[in-house]
Parts: sequence; C-alpha cells; structure tokens
Amino acid sequence: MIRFDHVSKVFRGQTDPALDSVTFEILRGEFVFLVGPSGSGKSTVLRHILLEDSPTKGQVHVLGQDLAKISNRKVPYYRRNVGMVFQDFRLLANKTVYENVAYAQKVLGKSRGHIRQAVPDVLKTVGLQGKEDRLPHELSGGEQQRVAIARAVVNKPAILLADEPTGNLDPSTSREIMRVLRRINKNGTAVVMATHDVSIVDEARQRVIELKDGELIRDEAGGVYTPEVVKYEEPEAPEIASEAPRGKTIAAAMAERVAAPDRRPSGRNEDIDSPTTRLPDAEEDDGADFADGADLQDGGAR
Ligand SMILES: Nc1ncnc2c1ncn2[C@@H]1O[C@H](COP(=O)(O)OP(=O)(O)OP(=O)(O)O)[C@@H](O)[C@H]1O
Repeated sequence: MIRFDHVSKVFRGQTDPALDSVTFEILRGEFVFLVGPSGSGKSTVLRHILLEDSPTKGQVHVLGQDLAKISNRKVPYYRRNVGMVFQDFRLLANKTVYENVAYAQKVLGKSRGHIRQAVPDVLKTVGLQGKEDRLPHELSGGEQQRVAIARAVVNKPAILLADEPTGNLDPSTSREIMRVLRRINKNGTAVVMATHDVSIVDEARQRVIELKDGELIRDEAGGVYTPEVVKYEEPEAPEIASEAPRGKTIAAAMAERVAAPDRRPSGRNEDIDSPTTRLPDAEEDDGADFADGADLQDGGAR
C-alpha cells in the first residue's frame, strides 16, 4: 500500500542525502514505527508519503499510485486518503473541538447531515464525547492530541501518519494516545508513526523501521526501539552468526533457526556448512516482492 523503491532525497544546498536509497513496503492495516536519531530522515519519509517532498531518485507508490505522476490539481484528492498528526497538535485556536473536527469535513464539501453524524462518532472513538464545545486552550495536551487525531481520521483515510504524536506528552498520556492510535489501526487504517519514545515502541511490539543518516538500517516485525546487543560467544552453528541478515540480531536469527527445524544441522550437512547458505527470511528481504510491479499494473490499492 505504501512502497518506497530506492528512494533518495538530497535537499537543495545539501550534499548529504536526507534519504539514501530507502526501500520498504507497508501493507494495508499495518502499524509501523519509524525510529532513529534526530536528523535520520523520519519526517522526510512521512513528508514523501504526504506528497510534501518528492524524491531526488527512486519511486514512492501509495495506494497503487506512483506519486510522481499525480498532477498538482489532484494532490488534494490524494491527500484525502492520508491523515496526519504532529507533535504540536496544530489545532485552530479559536474553534471548538467540534468545529476543529467538522472543519476537515466542510473543506471536502460534506453535507451538514453527514457532519452531524461523523463528528460525534469520531469524537467517541478518541474518547472526547462531552468536550465538543471546549476551545483548545481549555483542554489538556493529551485531549488536544485526541482532537488532532479525530480531525485526521474523520474522513476515514486509509493511512494515518503521526510525527512524534506523544513528543509533548507525559508517559501515561502517551500511553492513552497509543491506545487511541491502536483502536484506529484496528478499524483498518494503516498507521506510520515516527517516534523517539522508547517505552512506547518497546511496549507495543509492532514493526520497527530504523533509519540512520538517511539509510534504512533495520526493518523488524515485533521490534523494540533498540535491539538487544548479543554478546558474541563461540557459536554452536557458526553459519548463523555469519549469515544473520542486516538489521536482525543474532538472537533473532537463532530463534528463526529453532522455528525451522528442517534447516537445522543434524550432523554434517553440505548445505548447512556452505558459506552461501541463507536463512529463510534473508531471501524475503531481497526486494523480490517488488519485482512484479503489481501496484503499477492494476492501479488498485494493496
Ligand atoms: N527542507 C529541508 N531543507 C534542507 N534540509 C532538510 C530539510 N528538511 C530536512 N532536512 C535535513 O534532512 C535530514 C533529515 O531530516 P528529518 O527532519 O527527516 O529528520 P528526523 O529523523 O525526522 O529528525 P527529528 O527526529 O529531529 O524530527 C536532516 O539532516 C535535516 O537537516
């Protein structure tokens, strides 16, 4: 549904790339954390998906469309599919909770009847029923972020992007916001969340994509913020240590080996001993999934 194919971005006046041949695919309904140090490229990834930046090299496909081929005229239509929330909420200060959310529907020309139904529904989803008439300054930070999330998802986008949505919140409020995001994700919206929040990532155990200096250095299902560093000791099966795919801990590779007993050595085995033997997952990581160009051909959402 979101596909980055060797995407590089060098901003004008810069020599170092903000993104350096980044390749990944996110499927419908996934929840994905983007992690990495400040300046590693997380927001740049999100801005590419939102069509606020375009690649210097490579392609971005979202919902079956090559974003480079979307004309300026069609950008607002495209963006209806992509909600966005930020660390600093970005609410309209002189509008109530209800009006902030309803505004997102009004600009799309939705009828008053539709708005009267949709806004209370989404405010209930984010746990803000009863606060419709408050102004942003009459809300806590967590409540303001809930309004921002309600506004981002009221039009039921396929994708919700969140750029450090818990960055201004205390740990327990951050957890509440995570519960809201998970609820929205369970309703079918894919969520891509850039974050520095170690405990949120470690508790959620979702897919983690890690960037460093613009390069994707880890893409791990059920990951943590910082993978456990495994102390190297004399390995029982030396090929595991030497073949662990990039971004995967040795412990993870060992666990996979245990889960695939048919590939474990039962005495001397030519295949296992061969330096070219690959773990099953390593074969999936080579980009073969992208080879058929299905998005391009069928023009439909994946
Ligand atoms: N408009 C721009 N012009 C020039 N350089 C930019 C621009 N936007 C981002 N950059 C640079 O691109 C790199 C990646 O920035 P980005 O904002 O994506 O990082 P980040 O991982 O989101 O950081 P943070 O965690 O601090 O938000 C940084 O070196 C940044 O200075």
